[in-house]
Amino acid sequence: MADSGDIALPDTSTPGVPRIELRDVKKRFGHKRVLNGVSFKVMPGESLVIIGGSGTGKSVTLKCILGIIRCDSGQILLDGQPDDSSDRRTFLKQFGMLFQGGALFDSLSVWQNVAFRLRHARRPMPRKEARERAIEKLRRVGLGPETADLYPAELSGGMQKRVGLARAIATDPRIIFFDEPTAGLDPIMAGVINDLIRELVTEMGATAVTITHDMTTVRTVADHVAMLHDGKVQWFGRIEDMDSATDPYLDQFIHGRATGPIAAIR
Ligand SMILES: Nc1ncnc2c1ncn2[C@@H]1O[C@H](COP(=O)(O)OP(=O)(O)OP(=O)(O)O)[C@@H](O)[C@H]1O
Repeated sequence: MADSGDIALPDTSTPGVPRIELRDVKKRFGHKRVLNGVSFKVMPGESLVIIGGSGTGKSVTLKCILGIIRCDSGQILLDGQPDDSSDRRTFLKQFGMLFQGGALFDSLSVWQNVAFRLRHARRPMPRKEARERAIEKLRRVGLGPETADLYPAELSGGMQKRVGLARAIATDPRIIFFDEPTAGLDPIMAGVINDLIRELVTEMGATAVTITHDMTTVRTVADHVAMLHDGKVQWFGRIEDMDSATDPYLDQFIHGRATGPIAAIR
């Protein structure tokens, strides 16, 4: 990875120090209080899945971690360091992201999408090498080299998602964010993508944070689960403890019940 200029930084994690830690993070928009003291930790190599109803602040939480939104109070620590320093840039260079809906560039071919960060680094990777890297990553997500020169419009939704995954792992990131990775996919393709995410995270030893409504994603991808409700982490625990947990909010959510402590708007 030394060839891809400023993308290629060594893993800065320290064993025993959370890669990501939120401490009492609060965020409001006008009068609307969205995060009201969110705290959790993600340890190196762990996969956290954040669940919660629509509008509970899952995306806002992710955007606060990424620095796209500034929280009003509380602390976000990256590798144990406050996120207000140049350390955030170092941290962010180690991350890859699968965006909701793929978010591919329509005017670029598949390989150019996958290699985008490699080609747009401060010291861009040479075109031939970047294309080879893209084809290798496409192969890893189950797409043959013949897809490299196609355009996103020529792909099915499931293939677009795979290309998005290949792009997310193109720089061999140490931290990966998945935003609603199965949204819009049929259940079989969703299962394929969930399995692929789990495999990639495990084989790369990456730290992962996933936002989803899809309980199959939760069960396939999570080591730990954080459920947001009313601006806070309502439940946090290991995936193997989720089904036996007694929290009524969690119980209602994971079983998709219309009745329970979470008010359903009809
Ligand atoms: N930039 C913004 N300005 C004003 N309000 C915002 C902004 N971003 C998010 N919100 C509000 O914050 C709340 C939480 O939004 P967020 O997108 O984090 O929810 P979510 O849990 O990801 O929901 P969903 O599952 O539906 O995607 C919503 O009420 C939303 O309208």
